[in-house]
Formats: sequence, structure tokens, C-alpha cells
Amino acid sequence: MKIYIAGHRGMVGSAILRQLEARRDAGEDLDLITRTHAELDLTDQAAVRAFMAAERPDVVILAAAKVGGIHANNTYPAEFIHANLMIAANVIHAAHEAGVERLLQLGSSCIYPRDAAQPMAEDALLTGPLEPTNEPYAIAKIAGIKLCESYNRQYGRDYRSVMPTNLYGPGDNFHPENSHVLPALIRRFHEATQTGAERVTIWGTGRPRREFLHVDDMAEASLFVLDLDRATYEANTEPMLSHINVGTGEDISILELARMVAEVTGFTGRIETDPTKPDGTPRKLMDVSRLTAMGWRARIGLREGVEATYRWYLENAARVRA
Ligand SMILES: NC(=O)C1=CN([C@@H]2O[C@H](COP(=O)(O)OP(=O)(O)OC[C@H]3O[C@@H](n4cnc5c(N)ncnc54)[C@H](OP(=O)(O)O)[C@@H]3O)[C@@H](O)[C@H]2O)C=CC1
Ligand SMILES: C[C@H]1O[C@H](OP(=O)(O)OP(=O)(O)OC[C@H]2O[C@@H](n3cnc4c(=O)[nH]c(N)nc43)[C@H](O)[C@@H]2O)[C@@H](O)[C@@H](O)C1=O
Repeated sequence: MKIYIAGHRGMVGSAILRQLEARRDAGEDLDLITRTHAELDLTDQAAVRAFMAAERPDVVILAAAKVGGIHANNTYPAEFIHANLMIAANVIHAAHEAGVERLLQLGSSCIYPRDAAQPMAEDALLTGPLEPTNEPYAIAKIAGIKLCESYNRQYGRDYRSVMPTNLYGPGDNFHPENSHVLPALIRRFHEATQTGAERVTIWGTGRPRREFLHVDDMAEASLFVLDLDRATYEANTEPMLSHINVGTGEDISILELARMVAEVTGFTGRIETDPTKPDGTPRKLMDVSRLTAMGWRARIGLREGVEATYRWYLENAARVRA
């Protein structure tokens, strides 16, 4: 089985690669194909086409994307929509042209309407307006789902989509502005303990609620969905809604999260909020009943995951992306 993992140096792609390498080392017949961004720019249609035609993988896992937190999405909307549309269109179309039977792509919980009923079920897609801070990225992710559905409908392909909630873990981006909230807070609280700062400020009101999934759980869920036989996958999705939510089914407010990160990093000062910064979506909690019914559930609790990620950060601070 020849598997191409796009985005294998990213947080999710590297976690998926670790699990596939472990399977290969345990005796599974896996030929794992990777290319760095420098070796293959997935926004380059001709290059992607040539690569796919030459390699002809059996399976493609699409974990490459332009990714960032609320500030990055809000500041660089053109790059977020352009890069992600191009990556999805190029990879999915070239895979089809090269005869790839099965593909798994990663979307995001931001595909759902800003004010979707909570928890958000798969059929909430396209039922209302999106959150403005990440609408361009969300539109590209929705296009990815529709690309897969269209190749399945017209050509009988087996292209699947998983929609992760907010992710975190080893290999995350700890940039002070462009990262997601959890790595940003780990870094800010850690630095406050180092400098002896009396207060740490978090963005927004602290009231939004988010659901956080450890990337090792996400990698396991991705391979679980990829491994399902086609009849099982199709029986648990709908012809026009071929995506599956992945999450823990539990959420937490950003202020509660900040208090947890403060405890884990040993920060004992004050936590202040900055309401001049955007809150984004008020609440994002996935309905994970489809995946649970199929037999998968998250294993890594949030506190345990934050502690492990903080240990990773301390051991790898020199190579965090900042
Ligand atoms: N992190 C999160 O909280 C969430 C992530 N997701 C989704 O999961 C997937 C993986 O995200 P994550 O691992 O966090 O992101 P990362 O930024 O950690 O990894 C993305 C990877 O894609 C590569 N990449 C980006 N652009 C290109 C390109 N033009 N050509 C080739 N490679 C490229 C990056 O390489 P380089 O760094 O060299 O550019 C990087 O290795 C994405 O689809 C994302 O939308 C969904 C929900 C939440
Ligand atoms: C995964 C998901 O990620 C993004 O959406 P988001 O969930 O809003 O992501 P976020 O992690 O950046 O923020 C979550 C909440 O946390 C608050 N917050 C506090 N303090 C910091 C802080 O220091 N940094 C950040 N980034 N946020 C902070 C922040 O104001 C917000 O209320 C999109 O890219 C979207 O497209 C997407 O897919």
C-alpha cells in the first residue's frame, strides 16, 4: 500500500506519519511517500499533477494547508482562501487523474455557521452565515468537502473528509500572534513565569467556548476513518454530506483554559482579558455521535494533553515555529 501524506512536517501530518511508521515497523506493508513544501508546492498545479502521475499512490492523506489562529485568519484572508483552495483543488483533482481510489482530507470545525446549534452536527453545513474572522479559510475548507463529494458522485471515487475541532500538541505553532489559542497561551504563560510578570493578558473577553483535541487522538481518528470499509463509511455519512466530525464532545471557556495553562506552567499572577481583540465564534462544540457510533472516541484528556504539550514545548523550545 503506497500512501502519500501531504503536510507530513505539520502538526497533524507528522502525528499521522508517526502512527503509520509504527504500523510499518510492526510489519504492515506500507510505502510512505512524503515531500516537503520546498520540494513540492501544492499550490503549483503542474507540479502536483506531475508528482501524482509519477508516484501513483494508492491512498492520499491531505493534511497540508495554510493554517493559523484567529489573528492570522483575520489579517491574511487572501492567502488563507487562495492557498487552501489551490491545495485542495490541485491535490484532489490530480489524485483523481492519477487513479487514486481513496483519499482523506482534513477540514475544520469553522465550516459550520457562526451561530449553528450546539453541538454542531454534520448536517449544519451551509445552513447559515459563517464567522467573519475566518470565512475565507472556511469557504476553502467547504470547497474541499464539495470537491470530494463531486468526484465521488461523478466518478465513483472514495474521497473522505474529517472535520477536526481545535487541535493542539507536539509540533504545534507557538508564534505569539499567528498561532491558535492553546500554544499561544502556553508560550505567554511560560514566558511570564520566566520574567516574573505579575499579569498575563488573553485576547477577547475570555467567554468564547472551544473544544480541544490532542493531535495524537486526531491522527488516530484520521486513520480510523481512512481504514473503514467503504460500505461502513457510506452508511455513516450521507451522499451529499460526506464529512465526519472529530472531537471530544466537551468544551471549555477561554478563561477556564487560561487558568488551566497558568496552573500547568506555574504562573500565579493575574489573568486579564483584552476585549479589543476579537472573540470569534461564541461557541464551537462538535456533535461527534457519528464517529462514536462507529467505535472511535478521544482518549487524551485536556489537562493531561496540556501537561504533555507543555513538556514538549520545554524540551523543544528552540525549534518551535516562531
Ligand atoms: N491546528 C488546528 O487547530 C486545526 C487544524 N485543522 C486542519 O488540519 C490540517 C493540518 O493542520 P496543522 O497540522 O495544524 O497545520 P500545520 O501548519 O502544522 O501544517 C501544515 C503543513 O502543510 C504544509 N503546507 C502548507 N502550504 C503548503 C504548500 N503550498 N505546499 C506544500 N505544503 C504546504 C506546511 O508546510 P510549511 O510549514 O513548510 O508551509 C505544513 O507542513 C489542515 O488542513 C488544517 O486546516 C483543522 C482544525 C484545527
Ligand atoms: C481551529 C480554528 O482556529 C481559528 O479559530 P478560533 O477557534 O477562533 O481560534 P483561536 O485558537 O485563534 O482562538 C480561540 C479563542 O481564543 C481567544 N484567544 C485568547 N488569547 C489568545 C491568543 O493569545 N491567541 C489566540 N490565537 N487566540 C486567543 C481568541 O480571541 C478566540 O476567542 C481559525 O483559524 C479557524 O479557521 C479554525 O479552524
